[in-house]
Amino acid sequence: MSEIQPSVSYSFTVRLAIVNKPGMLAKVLNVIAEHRGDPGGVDVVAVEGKYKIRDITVSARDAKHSREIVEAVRVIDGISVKYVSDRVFLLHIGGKISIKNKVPVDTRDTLSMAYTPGVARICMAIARDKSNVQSLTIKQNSVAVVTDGTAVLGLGDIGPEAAMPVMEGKAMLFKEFADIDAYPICLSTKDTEEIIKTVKNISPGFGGINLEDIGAPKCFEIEHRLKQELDIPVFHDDQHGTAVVALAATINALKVVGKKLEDIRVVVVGIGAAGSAISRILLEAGVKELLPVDIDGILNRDHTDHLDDNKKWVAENANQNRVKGSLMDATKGADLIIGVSGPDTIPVEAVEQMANDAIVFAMANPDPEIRPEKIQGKARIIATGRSDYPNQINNVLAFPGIFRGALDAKASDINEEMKLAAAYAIANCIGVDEVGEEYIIPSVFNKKVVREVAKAVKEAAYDSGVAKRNS
Ligand SMILES: NC(=O)c1ccc[n+]([C@@H]2O[C@H](COP(=O)([O-])OP(=O)(O)OC[C@H]3O[C@@H](n4cnc5c(N)ncnc54)[C@H](O)[C@@H]3O)[C@@H](O)[C@H]2O)c1
Ligand SMILES: O=C(O)C[C@H](O)C(=O)O
Ligand SMILES: [Mg+2]
Repeated sequence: MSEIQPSVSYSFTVRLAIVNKPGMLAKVLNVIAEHRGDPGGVDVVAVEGKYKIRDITVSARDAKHSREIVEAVRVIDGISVKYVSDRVFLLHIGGKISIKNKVPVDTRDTLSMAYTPGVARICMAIARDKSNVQSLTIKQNSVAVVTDGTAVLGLGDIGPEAAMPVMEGKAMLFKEFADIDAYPICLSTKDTEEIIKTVKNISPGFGGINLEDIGAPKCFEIEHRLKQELDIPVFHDDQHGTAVVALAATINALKVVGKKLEDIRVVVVGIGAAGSAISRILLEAGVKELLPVDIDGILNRDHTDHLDDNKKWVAENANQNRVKGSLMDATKGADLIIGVSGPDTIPVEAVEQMANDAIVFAMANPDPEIRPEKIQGKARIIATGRSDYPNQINNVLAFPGIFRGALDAKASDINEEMKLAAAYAIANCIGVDEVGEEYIIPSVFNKKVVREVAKAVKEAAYDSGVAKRNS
């Protein structure tokens, strides 16, 4: 079994004072290699007497592995470790985003126009006709990224403060990929009614609401109510962004293995926010045989008393043959397993008993249901939610383009038609002659993705009647 590879998400820069004689750097690099670290940049920072001061950047597997590598370097004769900096922490110091002015405020004239007294005329124009807020403020290009910190990635209920780095990250991605001004909004309440009320109260300044990492089942009620009660698009990313990208990846993976949506058996592991939306969209797209598996085994329509409404819907609409049992029972002969549960929930044996040309999407973040290294050669196509393995199935491929399209169409909703259009647009960013085992999903950096998704979503918004027509 191949070992887990070092990742840049556990990279550090170690500053070393190295005695200035031949062969010393090679010695350090050898020790790093012996300890399975992955060295990146090597820079000379200064020469101090008989020492060369060097910065060496190394990727490790995890925090413990980082410490092992540093300790192994520390004991080399002629070397002292000056300090070690964690590159991921360095990148986060002071946060990742900021607000930038569009107009310079450097003269009295601009001050009088952009602010008081000129601004008063703009306020009154909006007071007379509220719809002017669209064209005269940032609202038309703004999205609130709202969480209560209860289901942050696969880390669970870590609170609103600890959720900030993820929400800032989402805001950063909105800006980078779709030029949308998004704001991280972390609420210090877990109460459904309070969350709904707060989002409604802040909604005048936003063109859309992206709900993020709010725990199931309350995320369903919150989204449902806000969709009904607001006239701007409300979108729970962990449900629908994930579902859209999972469908796109499924479409292309099936092209590689030569199977059809209608003929495959899919097992979805983890029927929470992401898993239930993935199940819905796959059924809508034509999958016939889908076995939903949660913590207590396969969901079944004969036994739904203990389930929340959402799991109940999945139990009643998937699993046509009323299969009962465990994850191991479900995965026997399966063509595709999609994991959206948590770390290490899928054993290797489950993959070993799948059908030929098995496909596994282990999408839990940051640690997948099964490490790709463990199933190399056992599954034909493997994908995760992470950016440090091939085939990253992450909702970042969906939400920027979906909101770009919805905002451009001045849509009042993001509906099923728009989501399906987004999924096919993502899949079609890769030509049929280009798809392959390690290329079922376009790169986040493929500029075509946001453009094509936004275009498809905008058209679907017009076709389905939720866009505001200009004429
Ligand atoms: N790659 C992506 O784009 C993406 C997007 C959304 C969520 N995710 C990941 O998916 C995971 C779930 O997210 P969510 O928002 O749906 O969370 P959630 O809490 O709503 O759902 C998780 C579900 O998994 C179930 N579960 C837990 N352990 C299980 C096990 N051993 N076997 C079967 N089911 C089990 C839980 O009972 C729950 O129903 C997280 O790790 C998250 O990071 C990834
Ligand atoms: O944040 C991500 O990378 C994807 C997703 O929204 C998650 O919660 O895991
Ligand atoms: Mg999320």
